[in-house]
Amino acid sequence: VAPQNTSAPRVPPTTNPALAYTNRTPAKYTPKDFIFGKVIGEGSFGTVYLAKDIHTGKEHAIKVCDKRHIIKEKKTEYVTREKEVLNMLAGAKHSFVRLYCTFQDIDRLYFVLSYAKNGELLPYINKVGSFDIECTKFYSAEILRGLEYLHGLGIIHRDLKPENILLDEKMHVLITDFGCTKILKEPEVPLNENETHVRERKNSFVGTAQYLSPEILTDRNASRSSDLWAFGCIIYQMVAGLPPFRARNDYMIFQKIQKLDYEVPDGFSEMAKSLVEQLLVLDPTQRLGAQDEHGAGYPSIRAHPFFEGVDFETLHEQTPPPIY
Ligand SMILES: Nc1ncnc2c1ncn2[C@@H]1O[C@H](COP(=O)(O)OP(=O)(O)OP(=O)(O)O)[C@@H](O)[C@H]1O
Ligand SMILES: O=C(O)[C@@H]1CCC(=O)N(CCc2ccc(Cl)cc2)[C@H]1c1ccccc1Cl
Repeated sequence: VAPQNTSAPRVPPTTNPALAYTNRTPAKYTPKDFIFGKVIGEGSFGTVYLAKDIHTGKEHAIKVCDKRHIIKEKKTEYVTREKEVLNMLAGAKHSFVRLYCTFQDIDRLYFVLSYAKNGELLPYINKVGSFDIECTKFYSAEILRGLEYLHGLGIIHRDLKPENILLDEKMHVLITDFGCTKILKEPEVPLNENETHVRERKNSFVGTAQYLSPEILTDRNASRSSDLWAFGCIIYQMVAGLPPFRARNDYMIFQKIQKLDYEVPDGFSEMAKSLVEQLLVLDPTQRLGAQDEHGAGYPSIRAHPFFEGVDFETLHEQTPPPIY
């Protein structure tokens, strides 16, 4: 008998299909309510499986995290933060991976998520080399919609990058990976004029080198504007095919970021260049959108000529432009 593969969850014997799709979903789910399929991804704390809910027949991505590993890496807070933020996003009608339910067994935590059938945005950028202007406008606009919603709730993503922009079966954006987020506790007393965010204790490094804003690198203080920097990096990457700050190692990338050392290649759309240059600004308060009133979206970014003709309110009902 094959040794019980401890890494995979105990998969129940295939249930009698006649009993499936009963549409009587249980009050509290357990692994037995799913038929686990292929592995669709490996994260730092767990494995993501494609799984089918035997009651509804619905496909889900189930992120299975190993408790021992989380404890060893001292990342319990990261996991509980991810769950907290995913619950806060339950009301969003668009732009985010949804959390349907969670459960646990003695060794693992399970997150039942919406299945982003078309995976990550990054391979699409790499496959075509760079997006045409219609694709860049559409996908930038969908990401902006997500940031407006997230920032409206006082949540900073802090690790926005193409790998964390997933795509559903209709190729619409589903932002994911909320373990690095920071939830702003809006201060009771108004901050003094040179403070734009609640001071946070110096916690460990978060985020991926290439998309980190200078203020996270220097004083470790993230604000909504830190996500606007990453947004600028992603727009640049959609047009140029590579992120703006590139080097052999993280330290050299950090140097380039802090010196704003990046080039705009020939042929880069002038409109996109203008928008990227207004987002990749060292002073977080001077980035386009940083002065917009919190909780009311980013009118100054929506108004940029780059987004000319984009109807932001109906994006999720539009058919995404083909990527070729
Ligand atoms: N809801 C989902 N639908 C489809 N694929 C997913 C989904 N969630 C995650 N994945 C895939 O599984 C991979 C691992 O996801 P996970 O969030 O666990 O790890 P990660 O975010 O890459 O790692 P880390 O937690 O260190 O950021 C992702 O790279 C992604 O491609
Ligand atoms: O936050 C919650 O909703 C519950 C509360 C009850 C509970 O025990 N957990 C698990 C807490 C936890 C977190 C990390 C490790 Cl390594 C072990 C247990 C939480 C939990 C359960 C299932 C999936 C994720 C989480 Cl955070």
